[in-house]
Amino acid sequence: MSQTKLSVNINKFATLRNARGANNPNLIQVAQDCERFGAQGITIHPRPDERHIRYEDAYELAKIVTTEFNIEGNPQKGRFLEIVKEIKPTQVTLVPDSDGVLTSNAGWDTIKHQDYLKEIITDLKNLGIRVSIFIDPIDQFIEAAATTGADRIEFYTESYANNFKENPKKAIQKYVQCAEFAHKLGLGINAGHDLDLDNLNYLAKHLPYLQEVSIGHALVCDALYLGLENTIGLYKRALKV
Ligand SMILES: CC(=O)[C@@H](O)[C@H](O)COP(=O)(O)O
Ligand SMILES: NCC(=O)COP(=O)(O)O
Repeated sequence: MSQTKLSVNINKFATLRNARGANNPNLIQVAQDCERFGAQGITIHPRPDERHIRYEDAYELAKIVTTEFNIEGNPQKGRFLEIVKEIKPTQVTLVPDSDGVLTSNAGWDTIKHQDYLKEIITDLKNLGIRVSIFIDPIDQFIEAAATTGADRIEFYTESYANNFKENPKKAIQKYVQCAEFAHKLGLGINAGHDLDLDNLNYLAKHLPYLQEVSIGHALVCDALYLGLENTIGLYKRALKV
């Protein structure tokens, strides 16, 4: 199987930019440099409060991203659905974030929201957009994800990351079982949230059919010490299995 792709989530560069109200770091330059340094995709997660990525950023980035452009967010909130339908990025990742959350903290209940997801996913796929849905490793939600028409699922990997140090094999077990099940149902597999240089190589080695990881917070923190080019190289190396 081909190597898992690295999509760099640049939210936290926007956090730093917004802290002073000007345009440093310049998000366009950051995205272009991430791609030049080896990123195989750029991910953004515009939230309704625009705490980091602003809706305008999405339009400007769409003009320059040459790898894969992945826009994550809750289709029920803010201008998310409007902008992704206009931009038509490579991929949209649907995330069921509630207002005011510190960060994404749950996957979809694809049974409860089955009809809604089917409708949204059909519309987005009709626009030529690949659709992924953020999900926990729970069998019945994986099964229902397949009937929504989603192209891929994105495993919410906070639980893996939290349990990795204590017992890697146990931390990944449910994800492996769900990945096998999802593959049998014809779903592609992405993963993201709290992945870092400690836990990424083990995930890449043991999670079957993993096509893409989107990584932001830890990567940006590492880049503050190690430099962005070096850090992207280290994350790409961790994905070589
Ligand atoms: C869905 C997901 O895990 C990422 O989009 C993550 O939520 C990043 O969002 P923040 O950068 O706002 O934490
Ligand atoms: N989908 C996960 C993502 O884009 C980045 O999550 P994190 O690495 O910032 O936790």
